[in-house]
Amino acid sequence: MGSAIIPTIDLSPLIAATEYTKSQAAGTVKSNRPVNKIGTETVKKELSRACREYGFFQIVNHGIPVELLNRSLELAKTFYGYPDEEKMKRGPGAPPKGGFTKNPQHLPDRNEFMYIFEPGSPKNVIPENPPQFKEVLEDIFPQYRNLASLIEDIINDCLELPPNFLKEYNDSRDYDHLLSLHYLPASDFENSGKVEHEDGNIVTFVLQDDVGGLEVLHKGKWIPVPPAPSTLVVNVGDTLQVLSNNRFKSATHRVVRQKGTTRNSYAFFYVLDVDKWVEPLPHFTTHIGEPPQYRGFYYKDFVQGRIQDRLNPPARLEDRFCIKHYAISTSSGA
Ligand SMILES: O=C(O)CCC(=O)C(=O)O
Ligand SMILES: [Fe+2]
Repeated sequence: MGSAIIPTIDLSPLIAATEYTKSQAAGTVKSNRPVNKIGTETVKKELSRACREYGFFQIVNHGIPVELLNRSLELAKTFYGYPDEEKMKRGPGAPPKGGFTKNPQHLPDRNEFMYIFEPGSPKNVIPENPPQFKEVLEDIFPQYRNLASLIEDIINDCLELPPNFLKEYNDSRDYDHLLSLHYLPASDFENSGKVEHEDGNIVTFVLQDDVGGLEVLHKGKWIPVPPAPSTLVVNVGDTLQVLSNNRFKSATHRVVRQKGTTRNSYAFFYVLDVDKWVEPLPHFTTHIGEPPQYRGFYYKDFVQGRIQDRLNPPARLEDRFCIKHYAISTSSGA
Protein backbone atom coordinates (compact mmCIF):
# COMPACT_ATOMS: atom_id res chain seq x y z
CA MET A 1 0.00 0.00 0.00
CA GLY A 2 1.37 3.39 -0.96
CA SER A 3 1.41 6.06 1.73
CA ALA A 4 0.40 8.89 -0.61
CA ILE A 5 -2.93 10.52 0.08
CA ILE A 6 -4.60 13.26 -1.86
CA PRO A 7 -4.78 16.64 -0.08
CA THR A 8 -7.86 17.66 1.91
CA ILE A 9 -8.60 21.38 1.90
CA ASP A 10 -10.74 23.13 4.49
CA LEU A 11 -12.74 25.80 2.64
CA SER A 12 -14.19 27.48 5.73
CA PRO A 13 -12.17 30.74 5.44
CA LEU A 14 -13.51 31.23 1.90
CA ILE A 15 -17.06 30.23 2.69
CA ALA A 16 -17.04 32.72 5.58
CA ALA A 17 -15.63 35.43 3.33
CA THR A 18 -18.26 34.74 0.69
CA GLU A 19 -21.14 34.85 3.17
CA TYR A 20 -19.83 38.13 4.47
CA THR A 21 -19.57 39.66 1.01
CA LYS A 22 -23.01 38.40 0.01
CA SER A 23 -24.73 39.79 3.07
CA GLN A 24 -22.96 43.13 2.66
CA ALA A 25 -24.00 43.29 -0.98
CA ALA A 26 -27.60 42.43 -0.18
CA GLY A 27 -27.55 45.08 2.53
CA THR A 28 -29.26 42.68 4.91
CA VAL A 29 -27.66 40.77 7.76
CA LYS A 30 -24.22 42.08 8.57
CA SER A 31 -21.76 39.39 9.43
CA ASN A 32 -19.45 40.26 12.29
CA ARG A 33 -17.12 37.59 11.09
CA PRO A 34 -14.02 39.29 9.72
CA VAL A 35 -12.80 38.18 6.31
CA ASN A 36 -10.08 35.70 7.14
CA LYS A 37 -7.39 36.95 4.76
CA ILE A 38 -4.63 34.68 6.04
CA GLY A 39 -6.95 31.66 5.93
CA THR A 40 -8.04 32.55 2.42
CA GLU A 41 -4.45 32.84 1.21
CA THR A 42 -3.64 29.45 2.78
CA VAL A 43 -6.57 27.83 0.99
CA LYS A 44 -5.41 29.29 -2.31
CA LYS A 45 -1.88 28.00 -1.82
CA GLU A 46 -3.08 24.51 -0.91
CA LEU A 47 -5.51 24.38 -3.78
CA SER A 48 -2.93 25.58 -6.25
CA ARG A 49 -0.48 22.90 -5.12
CA ALA A 50 -3.19 20.21 -5.28
CA CYS A 51 -4.15 21.21 -8.83
CA ARG A 52 -0.53 21.25 -9.98
CA GLU A 53 0.63 18.04 -8.30
CA TYR A 54 -2.44 15.82 -8.24
CA GLY A 55 -5.34 17.37 -10.16
CA PHE A 56 -7.38 15.72 -7.42
CA PHE A 57 -8.21 16.80 -3.86
CA GLN A 58 -10.96 16.69 -1.26
CA ILE A 59 -12.80 19.62 0.27
CA VAL A 60 -14.44 19.96 3.68
CA ASN A 61 -16.52 22.82 5.13
CA HIS A 62 -17.63 23.63 1.61
CA GLY A 63 -21.04 25.00 2.62
CA ILE A 64 -23.31 22.23 1.26
CA PRO A 65 -25.18 20.80 4.28
CA VAL A 66 -24.09 17.29 5.18
CA GLU A 67 -27.73 16.22 5.78
CA LEU A 68 -28.55 17.12 2.19
CA LEU A 69 -25.54 15.21 0.82
CA ASN A 70 -26.42 12.13 2.88
CA ARG A 71 -30.08 12.32 1.96
CA SER A 72 -29.23 12.43 -1.75
CA LEU A 73 -27.20 9.23 -1.35
CA GLU A 74 -29.93 7.47 0.68
CA LEU A 75 -32.61 8.31 -1.88
CA ALA A 76 -30.44 7.09 -4.75
CA LYS A 77 -29.86 3.84 -2.86
CA THR A 78 -33.60 3.36 -2.47
CA PHE A 79 -34.20 4.11 -6.15
CA TYR A 80 -31.56 1.67 -7.45
CA GLY A 81 -32.95 -1.00 -5.11
CA TYR A 82 -36.22 -1.03 -7.09
CA PRO A 83 -36.80 -3.76 -9.70
CA ASP A 84 -35.70 -2.90 -13.25
CA GLU A 85 -39.34 -2.50 -14.45
CA GLU A 86 -39.85 0.33 -11.96
CA LYS A 87 -36.54 2.03 -12.82
CA MET A 88 -37.15 1.70 -16.55
CA LYS A 89 -40.31 3.77 -16.20
CA ARG A 90 -37.83 6.63 -16.15
CA GLY A 91 -35.59 5.42 -18.91
CA PRO A 92 -33.70 4.66 -20.90
CA GLY A 93 -32.06 8.05 -20.71
CA ALA A 94 -29.40 8.77 -23.27
CA PRO A 95 -27.40 11.97 -22.90
CA PRO A 96 -28.21 14.73 -23.53
CA LYS A 97 -31.56 13.51 -22.19
CA GLY A 98 -31.84 12.55 -18.52
CA GLY A 99 -33.29 9.32 -17.16
CA PHE A 100 -32.24 5.92 -15.86
CA THR A 101 -29.79 3.83 -17.96
CA LYS A 102 -27.90 0.58 -17.48
CA ASN A 103 -24.41 0.57 -18.89
CA PRO A 104 -24.52 -1.61 -22.05
CA GLN A 105 -23.35 -5.22 -21.62
CA HIS A 106 -20.59 -4.90 -24.21
CA LEU A 107 -18.76 -2.42 -21.97
CA PRO A 108 -16.62 -3.65 -19.05
CA ASP A 109 -18.09 -1.27 -16.45
CA ARG A 110 -20.96 -2.70 -14.45
CA ASN A 111 -22.92 0.33 -13.36
CA GLU A 112 -26.28 2.01 -13.88
CA PHE A 113 -26.80 5.72 -13.84
CA MET A 114 -29.03 8.73 -14.26
CA TYR A 115 -28.23 12.18 -15.66
CA ILE A 116 -29.82 15.15 -13.90
CA PHE A 117 -29.92 18.66 -15.32
CA GLU A 118 -30.76 21.98 -13.71
CA PRO A 119 -34.16 22.18 -12.01
CA GLY A 120 -36.90 22.85 -14.56
CA SER A 121 -34.84 21.67 -17.54
CA PRO A 122 -36.92 19.88 -20.20
CA LYS A 123 -34.09 17.32 -20.42
CA ASN A 124 -34.85 16.05 -16.91
CA VAL A 125 -36.62 12.72 -16.38
CA ILE A 126 -36.49 12.40 -12.61
CA PRO A 127 -38.24 9.41 -10.98
CA GLU A 128 -41.39 10.03 -8.96
CA ASN A 129 -40.23 7.45 -6.47
CA PRO A 130 -38.87 7.55 -3.89
CA PRO A 131 -40.84 10.63 -2.90
CA GLN A 132 -38.50 13.58 -2.19
CA PHE A 133 -35.88 12.37 -4.68
CA LYS A 134 -36.80 15.17 -7.07
CA GLU A 135 -36.99 17.79 -4.32
CA VAL A 136 -33.59 16.85 -2.92
CA LEU A 137 -31.95 16.81 -6.37
CA GLU A 138 -33.44 20.20 -7.18
CA ASP A 139 -32.17 21.55 -3.88
CA ILE A 140 -28.65 20.22 -4.25
CA PHE A 141 -28.06 21.03 -7.94
CA PRO A 142 -27.73 24.83 -7.57
CA GLN A 143 -25.60 24.36 -4.47
CA TYR A 144 -23.09 22.28 -6.43
CA ARG A 145 -23.16 24.90 -9.15
CA ASN A 146 -22.48 27.79 -6.76
CA LEU A 147 -19.67 25.86 -5.16
CA ALA A 148 -18.16 25.13 -8.57
CA SER A 149 -18.31 28.82 -9.39
CA LEU A 150 -16.46 29.59 -6.14
CA ILE A 151 -13.79 27.00 -6.93
CA GLU A 152 -13.47 28.51 -10.41
CA ASP A 153 -12.85 31.93 -8.81
CA ILE A 154 -10.14 30.49 -6.60
CA ILE A 155 -8.56 28.73 -9.56
CA ASN A 156 -8.67 32.01 -11.50
CA ASP A 157 -6.64 33.61 -8.69
CA CYS A 158 -4.30 30.64 -8.36
CA LEU A 159 -3.48 30.89 -12.07
CA GLU A 160 -3.02 34.67 -11.65
CA LEU A 161 -5.51 35.38 -14.41
CA PRO A 162 -7.21 38.81 -14.57
CA PRO A 163 -10.19 39.02 -12.17
CA ASN A 164 -13.24 37.07 -13.43
CA PHE A 165 -11.39 35.87 -16.52
CA LEU A 166 -12.55 32.24 -16.24
CA LYS A 167 -16.06 33.26 -15.26
CA GLU A 168 -16.39 35.44 -18.35
CA TYR A 169 -14.96 32.74 -20.61
CA ASN A 170 -17.06 29.94 -19.08
CA ASP A 171 -20.21 32.06 -19.19
CA SER A 172 -22.96 29.56 -20.02
CA ARG A 173 -24.36 27.17 -17.45
CA ASP A 174 -26.49 25.21 -19.94
CA TYR A 175 -24.41 22.04 -19.94
CA ASP A 176 -23.73 21.53 -16.23
CA HIS A 177 -25.08 18.20 -15.05
CA LEU A 178 -25.22 15.82 -12.15
CA LEU A 179 -24.68 12.10 -12.64
CA SER A 180 -26.05 9.61 -10.14
CA LEU A 181 -24.11 6.33 -10.31
CA HIS A 182 -24.85 2.89 -8.91
CA TYR A 183 -22.09 0.28 -9.12
CA LEU A 184 -22.85 -3.44 -8.90
CA PRO A 185 -20.77 -5.75 -6.70
CA ALA A 186 -17.53 -7.15 -8.14
CA SER A 187 -17.49 -10.78 -9.24
CA ASP A 188 -14.59 -13.22 -8.86
CA PHE A 189 -13.51 -12.39 -12.40
CA GLU A 190 -14.05 -8.71 -12.98
CA ASN A 191 -14.33 -5.53 -10.94
CA SER A 192 -14.37 -2.55 -13.28
CA GLY A 193 -16.82 0.15 -12.17
CA LYS A 194 -15.47 2.99 -14.32
CA VAL A 195 -12.50 2.28 -16.45
CA GLU A 196 -9.56 4.69 -16.08
CA HIS A 197 -10.30 8.05 -17.62
CA GLU A 198 -9.94 11.79 -17.27
CA ASP A 199 -12.92 14.13 -17.07
CA GLY A 200 -13.15 16.47 -20.05
CA ASN A 201 -14.76 19.46 -18.33
CA ILE A 202 -13.53 22.28 -16.06
CA VAL A 203 -14.00 20.71 -12.60
CA THR A 204 -15.97 17.77 -11.22
CA PHE A 205 -17.20 17.12 -7.67
CA VAL A 206 -17.65 13.53 -6.54
CA LEU A 207 -19.77 12.57 -3.57
CA GLN A 208 -19.27 8.93 -2.62
CA ASP A 209 -20.97 6.71 -0.06
CA ASP A 210 -18.92 4.75 2.50
CA VAL A 211 -18.04 1.78 0.25
CA GLY A 212 -14.89 3.07 -1.46
CA GLY A 213 -13.36 2.12 -4.80
CA LEU A 214 -12.45 5.51 -6.30
CA GLU A 215 -8.75 5.66 -7.18
CA VAL A 216 -6.50 8.29 -8.71
CA LEU A 217 -3.27 7.76 -10.63
CA HIS A 218 -0.37 9.64 -9.07
CA LYS A 219 3.23 9.19 -10.18
CA GLY A 220 2.34 5.89 -11.84
CA LYS A 221 0.58 4.43 -8.76
CA TRP A 222 -3.14 4.07 -8.04
CA ILE A 223 -4.01 5.88 -4.82
CA PRO A 224 -7.35 5.05 -3.16
CA VAL A 225 -9.55 8.00 -2.31
CA PRO A 226 -11.17 6.74 0.89
CA PRO A 227 -14.70 7.97 1.61
CA ALA A 228 -14.99 10.51 4.41
CA PRO A 229 -18.24 11.95 5.78
CA SER A 230 -19.34 15.37 4.44
CA THR A 231 -16.32 15.46 2.12
CA LEU A 232 -16.41 16.15 -1.61
CA VAL A 233 -13.75 15.03 -4.05
CA VAL A 234 -12.75 17.66 -6.62
CA ASN A 235 -10.99 16.86 -9.83
CA VAL A 236 -9.54 19.10 -12.48
CA GLY A 237 -10.83 18.38 -16.00
CA ASP A 238 -9.00 18.35 -19.34
CA THR A 239 -10.32 21.80 -20.30
CA LEU A 240 -8.50 23.41 -17.39
CA GLN A 241 -5.37 21.45 -18.21
CA VAL A 242 -5.43 22.80 -21.78
CA LEU A 243 -6.32 26.41 -20.83
CA SER A 244 -3.49 26.48 -18.28
CA ASN A 245 -1.09 24.90 -20.80
CA ASN A 246 -0.48 21.95 -18.43
CA ARG A 247 0.02 24.01 -15.26
CA PHE A 248 -3.02 22.30 -13.78
CA LYS A 249 -3.35 18.58 -14.18
CA SER A 250 -6.36 16.57 -15.22
CA ALA A 251 -5.91 13.41 -13.17
CA THR A 252 -6.54 9.91 -14.44
CA HIS A 253 -8.98 8.10 -12.16
CA ARG A 254 -11.14 4.99 -12.06
CA VAL A 255 -13.66 3.16 -9.91
CA VAL A 256 -12.98 -0.40 -8.78
CA ARG A 257 -16.08 -2.31 -7.72
CA GLN A 258 -16.04 -3.99 -4.32
CA LYS A 259 -17.11 -7.54 -3.57
CA GLY A 260 -20.42 -8.22 -1.81
CA THR A 261 -21.70 -4.67 -1.93
CA THR A 262 -23.10 -2.08 -4.29
CA ARG A 263 -21.82 1.52 -4.29
CA ASN A 264 -23.55 4.85 -4.87
CA SER A 265 -21.96 8.11 -5.88
CA TYR A 266 -22.76 11.40 -7.56
CA ALA A 267 -20.55 13.34 -9.94
CA PHE A 268 -21.34 16.99 -10.64
CA PHE A 269 -19.80 18.23 -13.89
CA TYR A 270 -19.15 21.96 -14.30
CA VAL A 271 -19.04 22.17 -18.05
CA LEU A 272 -18.09 24.58 -20.79
CA ASP A 273 -20.56 25.56 -23.52
CA VAL A 274 -20.11 23.10 -26.38
CA ASP A 275 -19.61 25.96 -28.88
CA LYS A 276 -16.54 27.27 -27.05
CA TRP A 277 -13.12 27.26 -28.64
CA VAL A 278 -10.52 25.78 -26.28
CA GLU A 279 -6.79 26.43 -26.50
CA PRO A 280 -3.94 27.28 -24.13
CA LEU A 281 -4.49 30.84 -22.90
CA PRO A 282 -2.05 33.52 -24.09
CA HIS A 283 -1.18 34.19 -20.42
CA PHE A 284 0.65 30.84 -20.45
CA THR A 285 1.98 31.01 -24.01
CA THR A 286 2.59 34.18 -26.07
CA HIS A 287 2.61 36.54 -23.05
CA ILE A 288 5.50 34.64 -21.52
CA GLY A 289 7.15 33.23 -24.62
CA GLU A 290 6.19 29.59 -24.01
CA PRO A 291 4.96 27.28 -26.76
CA PRO A 292 1.38 25.98 -26.58
CA GLN A 293 1.19 22.32 -25.58
CA TYR A 294 -2.12 21.78 -27.43
CA ARG A 295 -3.71 22.85 -30.66
CA GLY A 296 -7.11 24.50 -30.31
CA PHE A 297 -10.46 22.73 -30.76
CA TYR A 298 -14.18 23.25 -30.41
CA TYR A 299 -15.38 21.73 -27.17
CA LYS A 300 -18.23 19.97 -29.02
CA ASP A 301 -15.73 18.04 -31.18
CA PHE A 302 -13.88 16.86 -28.11
CA VAL A 303 -17.15 15.81 -26.43
CA GLN A 304 -18.31 13.99 -29.57
CA GLY A 305 -15.02 12.14 -29.86
CA ARG A 306 -15.23 11.06 -26.22
CA ILE A 307 -18.82 9.81 -26.56
CA GLN A 308 -17.99 7.74 -29.65
CA ASP A 309 -14.97 6.31 -27.94
CA ARG A 310 -16.90 5.38 -24.77
CA LEU A 311 -19.58 3.59 -26.80
CA ASN A 312 -17.08 1.73 -28.98
CA PRO A 313 -13.86 1.57 -27.01
CA PRO A 314 -10.75 0.44 -28.89
CA ALA A 315 -9.17 -2.82 -27.76
CA ARG A 316 -6.14 -1.12 -26.25
CA LEU A 317 -6.53 1.49 -23.52
CA GLU A 318 -3.70 3.55 -24.97
CA ASP A 319 -5.69 3.95 -28.21
CA ARG A 320 -8.62 5.65 -26.48
CA PHE A 321 -9.60 9.11 -27.64
CA CYS A 322 -8.49 11.58 -25.00
CA ILE A 323 -6.99 15.04 -24.66
CA LYS A 324 -3.63 13.74 -25.97
CA HIS A 325 -5.32 13.80 -29.38
CA TYR A 326 -4.79 17.60 -29.38
CA ALA A 327 -1.36 17.59 -27.77
CA ILE A 328 1.50 19.15 -29.72
CA SER A 329 4.53 16.95 -29.50
CA THR A 330 7.73 18.88 -28.97
CA SER A 331 10.45 17.41 -31.13
CA SER A 332 13.16 18.70 -28.79
CA GLY A 333 11.79 16.53 -25.98
CA ALA A 334 11.64 13.42 -28.17
O1 LIG B 1 -18.20 7.27 -9.00
C1 LIG B 1 -17.16 7.85 -8.78
O2 LIG B 1 -16.61 7.86 -7.66
C2 LIG B 1 -16.44 8.61 -9.88
C3 LIG B 1 -17.24 8.78 -11.14
C4 LIG B 1 -16.43 9.39 -12.25
O3 LIG B 1 -15.23 9.43 -12.24
C5 LIG B 1 -17.14 9.96 -13.43
O4 LIG B 1 -18.36 9.80 -13.53
O5 LIG B 1 -16.47 10.58 -14.28
FE1 LIG C 1 -14.48 10.83 -13.75
